[in-house]
Amino acid sequence: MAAAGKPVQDDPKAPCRLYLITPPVFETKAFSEVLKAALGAGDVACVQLRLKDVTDDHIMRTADALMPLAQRAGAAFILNDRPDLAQALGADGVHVGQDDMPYAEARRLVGPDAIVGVTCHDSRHLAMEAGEAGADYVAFGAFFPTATKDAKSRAPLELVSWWSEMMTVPQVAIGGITTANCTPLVSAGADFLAVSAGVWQHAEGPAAAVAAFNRIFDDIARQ
Ligand SMILES: Cc1ncc(COP(=O)(O)OP(=O)(O)O)c(N)n1
Ligand SMILES: Cc1nc(C(=O)O)sc1CCOP(=O)(O)O
Ligand SMILES: [Mg+2]
Repeated sequence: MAAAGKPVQDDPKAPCRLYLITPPVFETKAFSEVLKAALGAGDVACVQLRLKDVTDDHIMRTADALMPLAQRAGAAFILNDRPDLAQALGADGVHVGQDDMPYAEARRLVGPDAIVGVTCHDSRHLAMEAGEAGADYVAFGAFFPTATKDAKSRAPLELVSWWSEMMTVPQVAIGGITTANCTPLVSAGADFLAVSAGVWQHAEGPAAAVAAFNRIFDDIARQ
């Protein structure tokens, strides 16, 4: 996904890329250093700020701190849930779930140039609907058990290979993804892996995780 632009993953041979999701709770100053180190360790396509049950002011202040770090590293800065705040911040895009708002409403709020991604759980139908409406990517999950979210669905690996063969809209795989379990998703054609705990809680630290994900992507792209 290009920073400040649309996803550029329409080359079917393009390697999979990493999409970072911020931890559920963090202290901004300390996390800024962790994020900087992670972004310096290898390619990252996107950073999604995902904060729940906090004030708009907290989201705005946190985004002000993190967005320049992401963008300086060439990663698109995506805000979760809130197209209105994404627009106000000048973020590169927004991610909306099925219970947040319809794609068309999110698009209306952020304008034609921003990235809009849509959660599609394990549903081909939701994904085709989002893709036809103009979503820049569709997200499938959860592929593995996760403690980060009470995920509503479990998505099968075949969904990734089917979407990759049939559709051109980029797909993001999410949910419990780690360096240890990601290889089948990458081989099946996922365009992006969205990862939270698998990076921030990696045994060797977030920078090592980013480097390891990128080694896996490169190895599979070379096959
Ligand atoms: C890349 C990506 N995929 C899926 C989600 C989940 O969105 P949603 O279903 O709205 O759930 P919350 O994340 O808002 O709890 C996501 N955030 N990002
Ligand atoms: C935010 C989110 N959405 C999911 C979905 O299935 O739609 S799973 C998930 C959690 C992602 O964090 P982790 O990498 O720690 O599992
Ligand atoms: Mg949401």
